[in-house]
Amino acid sequence: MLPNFRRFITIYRGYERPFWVSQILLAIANLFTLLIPLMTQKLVDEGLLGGDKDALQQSVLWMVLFAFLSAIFTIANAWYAVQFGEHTAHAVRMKLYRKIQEFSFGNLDQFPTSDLMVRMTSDVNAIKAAVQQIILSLAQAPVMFVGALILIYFNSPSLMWILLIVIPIVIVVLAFFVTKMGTFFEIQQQKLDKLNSVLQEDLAGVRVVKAFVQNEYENRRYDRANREFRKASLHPMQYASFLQPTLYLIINLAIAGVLWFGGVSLTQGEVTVGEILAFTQYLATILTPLIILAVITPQITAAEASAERMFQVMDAIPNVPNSPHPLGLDIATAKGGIVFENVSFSYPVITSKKAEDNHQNHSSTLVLKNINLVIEPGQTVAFLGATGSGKSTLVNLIPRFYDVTSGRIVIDGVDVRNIPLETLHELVGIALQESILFSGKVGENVCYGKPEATEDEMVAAATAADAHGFVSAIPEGYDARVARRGTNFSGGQRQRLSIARALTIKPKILILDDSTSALDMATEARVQEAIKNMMADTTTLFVAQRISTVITADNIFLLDNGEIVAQGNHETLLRSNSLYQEIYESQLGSVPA
Ligand SMILES: Nc1ncnc2c1ncn2[C@@H]1O[C@H](COP(=O)(O)OP(=O)(O)OP(=O)(O)O)[C@@H](O)[C@H]1O
Repeated sequence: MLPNFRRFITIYRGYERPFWVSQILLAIANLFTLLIPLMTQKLVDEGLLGGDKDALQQSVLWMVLFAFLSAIFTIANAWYAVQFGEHTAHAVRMKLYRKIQEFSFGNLDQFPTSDLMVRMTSDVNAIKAAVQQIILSLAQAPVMFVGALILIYFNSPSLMWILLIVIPIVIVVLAFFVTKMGTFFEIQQQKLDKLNSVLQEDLAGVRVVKAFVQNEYENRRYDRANREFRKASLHPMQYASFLQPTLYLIINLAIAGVLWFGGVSLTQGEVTVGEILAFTQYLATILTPLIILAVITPQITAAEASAERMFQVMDAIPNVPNSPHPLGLDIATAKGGIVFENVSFSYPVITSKKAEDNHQNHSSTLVLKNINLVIEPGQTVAFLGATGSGKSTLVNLIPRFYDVTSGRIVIDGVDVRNIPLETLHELVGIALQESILFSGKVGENVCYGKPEATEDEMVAAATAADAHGFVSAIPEGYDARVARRGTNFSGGQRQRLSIARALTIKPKILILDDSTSALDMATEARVQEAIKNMMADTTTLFVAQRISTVITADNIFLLDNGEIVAQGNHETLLRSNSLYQEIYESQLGSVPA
């Protein structure tokens, strides 16, 4: 039962000691609570009815003492509950975050950003709340229940039969409500996820929404999700609003029953007034933990669902695992030669239930088909082709953002799957198609891959990427602040800073994935020339749609629909390939004779 729940409660390392201490504190607090009705009995029978002043005083003093002790131990337990909850939430967040950092691009396709955000926030909160509740009340139910039964058995045995009627009724009522509410809470959690997903997506794309004047559409979309969440939240709360009054009605009826039958027994001298009063208190004592259990059970059910979603992330197997038998490739002596041998690739297709069960398989649509190519060390090559032809996919296979579906990619004679991932990522520097910067300083962004880079190295990289000029023009220079996602820089500036970031690590293989598309042709030519001068030994791969980007490359691979349909330098292709001529004409006018 509740397998995920049992797993997450152990996530907080060193949980055992605080867990047991908290439950012992709770048990002690409850034992003191149980002793109070005993004093009530003594107070009434010996003090009030028997006229024993000492008994009266003593029982009142004991009652006050027990009440204080119970409060102190309950507070200590609550302190542990808060600690336990927060430590668990912290540990869960850290584990999830670390796991996400290990994710390959394939894993990230599987769990979209909004999905991960919801799992890291609302699911973690559901788990935290449940953990706190458990610490606050786990030991309470058995201690109160068993303790009160024992005390009743010894003090008011003649009234015990009333319990045998009341307890089954209460259990049936509770079971009905708990089953109903558990289901409703699960639905509520799912609707909350949906609401958060809509919100996250809207906020991330708020500029597009404004640009396309789709505020009304987005309002309606959010309103729909919001309504569904409201409806889903109303159900369990409506049931909950019935639960407590129903239980209190049963308790009050039971107390009336106790007073009635107790009164009859009293007249026959079978019980005392104190016993009757103590019994009514025990009745409430036995039923209170059951009510608490009823309240926390749906919470635990919700937390179980959240924990399952959390473990789907934690248990996700990296799509590109490190080789168990890595082969040494010395970065210092690596040359950067790349060979593709019969490489085919299709993106993993994620089934509709993908995020739920982490199941995925490969589609039959090949994005790359039987690619064979050789890139010599130190060469500058370019991949040219229409949008969607597979250029980015092809270069993404080199640093193993995805693994090939068949065939192999070899760097300096070693299959990339046998190179430790860390070494591979030191070997290959990439400026991605989407230039994302982090909030912080410009310099921190340029040195992101090599924080220990000297100022000279940083400036050299920025100069080669043609970024030094505009960075120096800012009064704060490399200390200037970068807003989140680099929104305070232009698209071209962001691209140049991303290129500088890739250059700083001085990779043996440099991949620029459409990274100069926002630059004018003169700047692009300058950047290419500077990179060539700075990184003469580096194998450089350009992905491009513009002929101007590839003109100076040693070799150009022309891609069409996932296949390499031609290769050669600019002059050769312009002379011999009709597709290249077509692209040339569409961009630069008629082909020179
Ligand atoms: N993460 C992904 N999951 C599934 N399919 C993808 C993914 N990324 C790309 N594709 C598909 O793979 C094909 C090739 O895409 P790719 O991005 O490699 O093309 P490209 O030539 O680089 O295009 P562009 O010049 O527009 O960037 C396209 O049909 C695209 O829809």
